[in-house]
Amino acid sequence: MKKIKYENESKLYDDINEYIKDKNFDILLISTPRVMKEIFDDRLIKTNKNILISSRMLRKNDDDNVYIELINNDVYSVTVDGPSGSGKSTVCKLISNILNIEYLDTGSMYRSLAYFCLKENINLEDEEEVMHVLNNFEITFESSKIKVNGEFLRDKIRTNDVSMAASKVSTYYSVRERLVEIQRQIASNKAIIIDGRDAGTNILKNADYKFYLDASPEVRAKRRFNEQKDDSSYETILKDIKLRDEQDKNRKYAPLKRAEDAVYINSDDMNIDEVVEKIIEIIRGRNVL
Ligand SMILES: Nc1ncnc2c1ncn2[C@@H]1O[C@H](COP(=O)(O)OP(=O)(O)O)[C@@H](O)[C@H]1O
Ligand SMILES: Nc1ccn([C@@H]2O[C@H](COP(=O)(O)OP(=O)(O)O)[C@@H](O)[C@H]2O)c(=O)n1
Repeated sequence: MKKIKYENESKLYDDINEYIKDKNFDILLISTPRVMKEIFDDRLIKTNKNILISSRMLRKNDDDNVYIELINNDVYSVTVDGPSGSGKSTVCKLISNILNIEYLDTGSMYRSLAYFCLKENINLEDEEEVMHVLNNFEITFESSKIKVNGEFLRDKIRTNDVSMAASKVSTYYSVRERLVEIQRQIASNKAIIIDGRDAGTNILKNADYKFYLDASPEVRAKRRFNEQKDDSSYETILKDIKLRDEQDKNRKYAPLKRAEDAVYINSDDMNIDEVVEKIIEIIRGRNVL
C-alpha cells in the first residue's frame, strides 16, 4: 500500500497516476481523508486499463494522507447469511461495487417464485403446484441482477405479502434443490458475493469468506418500516419478521443458521458503513487503512 500526503488535488492525481504507471492490477483502491470524499465521488481518474474505486467509507482515523492499494481481482467467493432486515443486500451491493465483484441476491429468486405464485393464485401449500410455476421459469443473471422470463421484477417482489410467500415456498425441498443448482452455476468461476439464508452452509460450503449478519427483531422491523415499501404498520412488520425468522430457522431443509466458520456481526449498534468496513477489512486480510 502506498501512502501519499494530500496537498492539493491536481498534485494528488499526478502522484497517483505516476504510481500506477505500468503496474499490472485490476483495481485501484483509494482511501481518502473525509474532507475529500466528494472529490472522489465525482471524479474518477480514468486510466487506459485500470478501475478506480473510491473507498471513502473505509477510513477510521482521518488524516491528510491518501492511501492507495493495487489489487488483483482473483476468483473468490464471499457469503453473507442472516435474517430479514439484518442488512445483507445493502451491505453486499456496496461491497460488490467497492471490490468490483458480482453480487447474487438468492432471496430474489425465492421472492420471484412467490410473486408468480401469488399472481397466478397458486395454492402455496401445494408443493407440486409451486414446482409447476418454477418449471416454467427462465432465470438469467445480468449485471448482478436476476431476470425471470426476460423481466427484472424490481420492487414488485419487495412487498410484505411476497416476503411471507417467499418464506413459505422456500421450505420445499424440490424448490430449493432447483434454485440452489442455478445459484451454484451462477457463482462458479467468478469473484462473487452472495447473500441469503444458506449461502455459507449449503450453496457455497467452501466459500473463501463467510459472514453471518444479525440484528434484533425490533431493530430490523424498524429498518423495514422506515423503507415504507407498502403501508404495513410497525407492529405488523415486527410480527411478520418474527414469524419469518421462526419459519426460516426451523424448516427442515437448509434452515437459517450460522456456519461454524462464519464471522458473526451484530449490526444493532453499527451503521451501514461500519459493517461494510468490517467485512472488507476481513476480505482484504488486514486492515486496509
Ligand atoms: N447497519 C444498518 N444501520 C441502519 N440501517 C441499516 C443497516 N443495515 C441495513 N439497514 C437498512 O435496513 C433495511 C434492510 O436492509 P436490507 O439490506 O434490505 O436487509 P436484508 O437484505 O438483510 O433483508 C434497509 O432499508 C437498509 O438501508
Ligand atoms: N438463500 C435463501 C434466500 C432466501 N430464502 C427465503 O426467501 C425469503 C426472502 O429472502 P430475502 O433474502 O429476499 O429476504 P429479506 O432478508 O430481504 O427480507 C426468506 O424469508 C427465506 O425464507 C431462503 O430460503 N434461502
